[in-house]
Amino acid sequence: MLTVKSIYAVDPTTAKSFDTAALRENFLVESAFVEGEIRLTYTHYDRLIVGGAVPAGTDLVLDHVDETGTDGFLDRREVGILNIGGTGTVSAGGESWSLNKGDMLYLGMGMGPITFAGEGRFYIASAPAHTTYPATLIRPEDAEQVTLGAQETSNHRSICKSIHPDGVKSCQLMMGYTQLHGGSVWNTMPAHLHDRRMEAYLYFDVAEGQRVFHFMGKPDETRHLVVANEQIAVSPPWSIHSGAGTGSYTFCWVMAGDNMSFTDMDMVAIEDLK
Ligand SMILES: O=C(O)C(=O)C[C@H](O)C(=O)CO
Ligand SMILES: [Zn+2]
Repeated sequence: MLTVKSIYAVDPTTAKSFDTAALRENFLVESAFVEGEIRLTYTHYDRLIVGGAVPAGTDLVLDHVDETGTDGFLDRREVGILNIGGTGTVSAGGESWSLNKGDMLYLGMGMGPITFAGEGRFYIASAPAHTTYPATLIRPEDAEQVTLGAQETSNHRSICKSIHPDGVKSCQLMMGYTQLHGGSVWNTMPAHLHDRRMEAYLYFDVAEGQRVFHFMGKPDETRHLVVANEQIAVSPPWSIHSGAGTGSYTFCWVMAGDNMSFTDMDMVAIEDLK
């Protein structure tokens, strides 16, 4: 079963007036990982599509999606797939890859239908593409690691970059994940913006009963979303994106937009946040 929901771009002035329900409706994907289903959200921010595929022992095929206006999903798109569950298989273009938890797969434009199988919980992030880059499986040890923050400021974390210009190449997708070190709760603090690229954060490995407070909004007009395990916060280009967990968690970040420079960020000083 395939379901696709659309969310439209919201400007910062409108977002300022949103109550909790409207913030969640517009910026949080609450239910993407459901057994036996593919659930996608078509965001009108850089036309990034995010979602989940949970085959739970059956085969799930991602092919035609009305919202893209193409015969096949990958006709004019590329996709990054991160497995956040048990071992599963992804097949496309006559090839198959076995993905353990933490493995990521890049599939380029024109690969045809994608089949998900096994015990995986597959996070899907897709952006429009103009050419084909090779399909590549990226194990965590292949990704570029950057360690940031410190224990004293509760933001000690390792950023694992998987799909990016110096690693596995893509047309516009940049994707990886960030792991907090023991006792640290803050991601992306100090916060930043990049009006040139939108971003989405999938929070996972959040224990039952725990939550991540995800901060969004313009730096002087912040709001928060209370995020549970396997929910996706969609960050408009004008918004900060940063979170603090009540327990440990990991998150997968994905960006699309005008440039592919990870370090192109406008940093926001903590004392300027409101
Ligand atoms: O913890 C962090 O800092 C991040 O993971 C930052 C994200 O990768 C990001 O927002 C990149 O623009
Ligand atoms: Zn960012």
